[in-house]
Amino acid sequence: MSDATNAGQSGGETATLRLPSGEHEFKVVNPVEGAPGIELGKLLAQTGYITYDPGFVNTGAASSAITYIDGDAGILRYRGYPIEQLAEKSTFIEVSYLLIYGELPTEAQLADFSERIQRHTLLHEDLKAFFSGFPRDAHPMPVLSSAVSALSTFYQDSLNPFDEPNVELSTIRLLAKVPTLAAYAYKKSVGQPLLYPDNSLGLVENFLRMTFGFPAEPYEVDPDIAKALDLLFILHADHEQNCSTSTVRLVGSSEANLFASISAGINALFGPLHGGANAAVLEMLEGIRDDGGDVATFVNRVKNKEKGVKLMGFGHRVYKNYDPRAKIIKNTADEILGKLKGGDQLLDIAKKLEETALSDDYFVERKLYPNVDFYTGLIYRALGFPTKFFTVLFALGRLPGWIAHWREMINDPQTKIGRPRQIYTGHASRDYTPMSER
Ligand SMILES: CC(=O)SCCNC(=O)CCNC(=O)[C@H](O)C(C)(C)COP(=O)(O)OP(=O)(O)OC[C@H]1O[C@@H](n2cnc3c(N)ncnc32)[C@H](O)[C@@H]1OP(=O)(O)O
Ligand SMILES: O=C([O-])CC(=O)C(=O)O
Repeated sequence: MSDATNAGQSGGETATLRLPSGEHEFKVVNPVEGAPGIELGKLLAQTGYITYDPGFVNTGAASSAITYIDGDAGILRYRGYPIEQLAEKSTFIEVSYLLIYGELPTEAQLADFSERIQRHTLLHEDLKAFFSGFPRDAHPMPVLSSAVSALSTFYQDSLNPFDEPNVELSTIRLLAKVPTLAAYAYKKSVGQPLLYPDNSLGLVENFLRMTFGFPAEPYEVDPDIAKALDLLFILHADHEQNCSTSTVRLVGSSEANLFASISAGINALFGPLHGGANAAVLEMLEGIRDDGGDVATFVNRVKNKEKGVKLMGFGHRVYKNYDPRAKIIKNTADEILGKLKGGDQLLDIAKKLEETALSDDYFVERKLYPNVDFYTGLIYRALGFPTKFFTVLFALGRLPGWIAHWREMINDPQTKIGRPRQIYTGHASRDYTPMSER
């Protein structure tokens, strides 16, 4: 049994931890109200205690200055800037700069950053050949993670994580080439020819053209589509220690290079409990529509915990209030969908589902609200993307956050190789039994 007193007070007070081994004084340094703090974690480690925390619900694995979330109040800030202001006033490229370098860029810094990215959008021709090795119906997420992993075979100058100029170059290469790789994963899946990037275009416009355009044919970027996608990328750009970002940091903590770490992050994002939820939500909405649109019956199946039935796009490890990004997306969905194709039956089902859930004790008691994935699929679909591609779009948005975290991790003197402990539940020592006696 352990007990910590004064643990919630910030401001450098001391508190006492009572363990069977005795009383231990520690300094409370964590600014978050109610959290015992970094010093307590360190003290527990020193005293040899293993905290059993499956899913790392209460484990602070890093200290970070990138993104702040108050899950009870529904607050999200990148580098201190509220997500609502960034969504309204900024652009994805500017937010990428902010996350990676810590400050909003000046006009000259942004121009230089954009230009450096534009110069690196082309893929090595041999890397393009890589795409013909996959089956045509391959899911684009593993195609993307494999291609990103392959970048370290083309750029061997990226292998040393402490070589700062090359980390900077890898950063730019990733921001420039991942949209090209993503567009090619799409083109391959629909059996269409690959397009070279057009570097007179901005990052989002270039990606749209490489995805939906055809070689030697003019492609007019629809500004409404580009703006909608840019907004969604901003909203996905970072979310502190989520599963994929933690994966990037964990892989990077072994001093694996940036490309290898980001490739691992893409694989972590693939799962339906994380980034894959955006596709799962759309499949769920289509299922409800195809069954006659009966939202109440579906909600009952969720409440009865029918195997494999969850309200996808609902619930969050940190938000116990409305996800501020879902609020922004919901508020703009009508406008965006209206502009693109005039309403959507699935949007009506989604809104009805939300209304039903939020007035039901099951969801209220568990503080389950729509998360960022609940409304995004409807917009991606209206923009013309197939469901299988939705999580790739999430990866494009999350990329600057992953990079920012990897760089913060590699430069943090407190970083240690990620290596959790376990509570062993297997056999105690026993003697080997010869085959003839088994
Ligand atoms: C970008 C992102 O990654 S956002 C998340 C995207 N994922 C989804 O939308 C998938 C659906 N949601 C979920 O599976 C979960 O809410 C997660 C994975 C996001 C968070 O999981 P956790 O923090 O571990 O929550 P946990 O699973 O402990 O849920 C607490 C309770 O709410 C229930 N619950 C959580 N989410 C849901 C849901 N979407 N539908 C129905 N019940 C749910 C759980 O069954 C549990 O109930 P219980 O106390 O009766 O056992
Ligand atoms: O933070 C999380 O656990 C999930 C996530 O990535 C997000 O909500 O964007």
